[in-house]
This record gives sequence, C-alpha cells and structure tokens, in this order.
Amino acid sequence: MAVSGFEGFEKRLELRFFHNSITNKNPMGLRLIDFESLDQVLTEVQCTVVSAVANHSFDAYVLSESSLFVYPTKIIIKTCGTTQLLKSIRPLIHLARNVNLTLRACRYSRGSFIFPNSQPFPYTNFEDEVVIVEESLPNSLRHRKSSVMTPSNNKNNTSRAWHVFTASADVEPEESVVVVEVCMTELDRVNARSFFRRKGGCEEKNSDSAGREMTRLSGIDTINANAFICDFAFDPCGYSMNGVDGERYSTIHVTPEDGFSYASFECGLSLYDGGHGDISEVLTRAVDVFRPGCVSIATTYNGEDYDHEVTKRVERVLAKNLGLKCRSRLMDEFPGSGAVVFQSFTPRRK
Ligand SMILES: C[S@+](CC[C@H](N)C(=O)[O-])C[C@H]1O[C@@H](n2cnc3c(N)ncnc32)[C@H](O)[C@@H]1O
Repeated sequence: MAVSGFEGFEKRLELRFFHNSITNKNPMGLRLIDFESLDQVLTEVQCTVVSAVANHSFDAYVLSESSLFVYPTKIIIKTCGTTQLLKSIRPLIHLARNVNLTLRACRYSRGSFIFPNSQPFPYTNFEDEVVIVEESLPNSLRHRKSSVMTPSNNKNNTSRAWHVFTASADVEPEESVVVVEVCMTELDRVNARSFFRRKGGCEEKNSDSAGREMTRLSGIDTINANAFICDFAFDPCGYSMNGVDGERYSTIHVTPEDGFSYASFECGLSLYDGGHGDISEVLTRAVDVFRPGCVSIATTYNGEDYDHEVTKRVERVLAKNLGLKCRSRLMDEFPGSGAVVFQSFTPRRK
C-alpha cells in the first residue's frame, strides 16, 4: 500500500473477443479458461481473488484490489491501488487463443489518481500507458484512439480528467451494452463509517459476513433489489461487492479513510431492456449511499447511438434528488468503440 494512502481510483480494462470458428463455437467461450491460469495473470497484476460467484451468463470475482468479470466473449478487469493492470493484456489474449477466441476490441480507461506520484511506471503518465497498451495489442486492431477528457473549468488541473484508449478491429461497434462508471470522492464521513469494521459488529465477523452487514447497513442492497450480491469487507476498513443480475453486472468499491475517501459504482445495462428509464434512479440510489463532495460519471455507449436525453435526465434527477449540480459535460467518439460522455458534479452549495 502506498505511504501516502490507498489509491482508490481504478484502472479498467475491457477486452472483447470473437470465436475463431463459426461452426464449432463453445458457448462458454472465455469461461473455459481454468482458474489457475486466471490466478497467475492476477499475480502478475499484483492482486488476488477474495470471493467469487457465477450464474448462467458470467463469472464475477471480487479481487483484493477491485473486480474481474468473465463473460463468454468479454473480460472486464478493474484494479486499484498500485496494481499493474496492463501486464494482464498479453497473457489474457494468449489464454483466449487457447480456447479459440481472437481479440476484437480493447478499451483501457481510468480517472485521475489521488496520489499520482505513488504509481509505478507507466501509470505516472497516460501517454506511457497508451504506448504499453498499443505494444501489447495485435496489429489487427487497426482503429485506435486515445483521449484525455478534461473539464474546461479545470484546464490547468487534470485532477478531474477521464482517460480513455480504445482499439478495435471493426469500424462499427458490435455490442449494445452501455457502461456507467461513477467515481466519488470526499465521501460523507458518517456514511463512510459503515465501511469500517465495528466492535461487537463487523469486527468480530469473517470478511464475508462483515461484508454482508456493510451491504445492508449502508443501503447498497437497495440499489438493485434483483441483484445477487457477492460482498467482502477488508480489515480494518474497505469494502468491495459484485452484483449479478442475469446478464448484467454491477460493482462497488469503497475506500472510506478520511482524507482520501473514494467509492466507485459501475454497472452494465442495455438501452433496449427497459432498464434505460431507470439509470438516473439507480445512480441516485448509488450516490446517496456515499453523499460525496465530488462525483464524476463516465457513460460508455458501446454500440448504441449516444443518447442526449439519457444524459440530460441523469443531470435533472441528480439535481432534484441529491442537490448535485452538473459542472461539466464532455463527449468524445471512438472508432469502432462508440462514444463516451463524461459528466462532473458537485453539491450546489460548493
Ligand atoms: C480494495 S478496497 C476497494 C478498492 C476500490 N478501488 C476503492 O478504493 O474504492 C480498498 C480499501 O480496503 C482497504 N484495505 C484493507 N486491507 C486491504 C488489502 N489487503 N488490500 C487492499 N485494500 C485493503 C484499503 O485501505 C481501502 O480502504
């Protein structure tokens, strides 16, 4: 752990694949990769699996530093602290090849670190990270772009920027999933206390039952009542959970320590499954768990057309329900990888 404090902001990697053979494709796809091989990759990244759950659609792992999701043709891996996420790219491509899958697209993204000087190379400079990602990818992913989305009211200070690199073999995005990533800092101190183990409470329990208690006490269990939650409490503080709801995942990670408190909420959803009207309500419930001083929301429209109405609705609902004012809204497009909208909010009183 860095001397400065724990780095909550995650690095996130998403790799999408296609089956090499149309006639002979195993529906389990990447889920056929054995656990020992995944574990070796995680060792390279410098984290471990602390809890796991699976359903008919995907496998969800809670890591010592965030989460890993394995779908038949997609891997999402999110790691925080000083982990070496980019070391996973080559071995994951290799493991996928062994189960007859070829890389179709790659997306690497992150916010701005709270302790940038504590990061190891290449994570001290986004341009260096992009070089490493590019070197790890096959030439077939020809459509590439990197972008640092910096709010205009913050031009000289990249502390609130969203960094994205995408590479795709196709010009047209092939997926219809929308991914919403919320990063929250300056958590309300009272709410953050739910994520410390308590005497006579979480402290004496094991990490799973202490995690369950944190899920219930904080109200995380009300964000999506349909989700099965796999949760984990760290000692003496800190919390991670993965939510599993059919094909949809969600994940929350909390660093509650005062001075560098941070929480993230992420979920994948489709604009065509009826969940679309709910995004702003789900976000309201997730943000309300933490009542943060600063919120950013990055919404990735993978294959969908960017929907301005969804963005505006999120702004209206967060303003009405939580008194959060949208200070900046940026949009960028990525060849073969859709569009990203990056919104920043602070409470009105700020
Ligand atoms: C892994 S969790 C959640 C990470 C997530 N990215 C976040 O910050 O929201 C990090 C929290 O757990 C605490 N923690 C306690 N033991 C830990 C361990 N062995 N590994 C990682 N974090 C640990 C950290 O101090 C921090 O509060």
